Amino acid sequence: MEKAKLNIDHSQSVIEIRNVSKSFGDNHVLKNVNLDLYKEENLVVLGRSGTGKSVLIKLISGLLKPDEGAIDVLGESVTELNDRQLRELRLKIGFSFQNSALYDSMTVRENLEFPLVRNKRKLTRSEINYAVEEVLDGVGLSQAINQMPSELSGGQRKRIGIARTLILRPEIMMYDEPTAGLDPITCLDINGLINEVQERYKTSSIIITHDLACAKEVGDRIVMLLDGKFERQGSFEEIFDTDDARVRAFYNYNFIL
Ligand SMILES: Nc1ncnc2c1ncn2[C@@H]1O[C@H](COP(=O)(O)OP(=O)(O)OP(=O)(O)O)[C@@H](O)[C@H]1O
Repeated sequence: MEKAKLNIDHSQSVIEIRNVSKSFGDNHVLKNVNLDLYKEENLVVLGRSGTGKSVLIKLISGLLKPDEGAIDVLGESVTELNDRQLRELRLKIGFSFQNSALYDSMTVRENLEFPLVRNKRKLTRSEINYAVEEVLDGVGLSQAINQMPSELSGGQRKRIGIARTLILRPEIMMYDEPTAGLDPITCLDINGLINEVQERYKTSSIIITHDLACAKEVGDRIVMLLDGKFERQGSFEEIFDTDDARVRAFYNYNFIL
């Protein structure tokens, strides 16, 4: 099901990428690209393996520097920040990565408290309790608070992983392959959650995926990274309404598998 149209304000960007190039030797991964993430938008970045999606995330979070161009995140020029400023900026970005596993020996509550206690040392016990309960409610798993990760399904663990990111109240969320390795029903569940998070927490999100069903269900806008450039952007229908063989191949590959 294609996502219902939201009124996204295209005059407010939380991420601005301007004329950015990044190469590794002769491997020109990003070639003079421009991209905006608008406030409260879910932006899907589609691309085959090795096209530079992870490089894009690393550039946005300041882990890599572009060879050329400028990257602004929440009004800050990432390339000009020192390490301390970068750490502060990264606290406003929630990263949901495939390998961001929960701590098996901790309960759900302890897993959620961990980032809070580490990053927001001045919170009182009741503030911590409130934050944990609020975010568990936000991901629909209030009842799991005292459970161990091993007692949860894959989809529930994914939800708790997202809650652990949300507990720091990020303004931007980055989901890297959120549905990878999940069965189709759990994929639907996680896609629903991504939309619920957008609505409840007013986050602006980049969702990196090659799962077209996910792109269709969560994307307010989709861009396709092809040969180092964002060649196509628009709604799901617009992206694939083309004779470009590279785009058609991507589409066919998804639906044949
Ligand atoms: N630190 C690095 N040094 C050299 N080459 C790199 C480095 N990081 C990425 N690359 C290269 O940049 C290209 C893009 O890599 P990237 O990891 O961004 O792909 P991706 O689109 O995220 O792929 P996947 O979907 O498989 O995760 C690849 O050719 C990769 O080998």
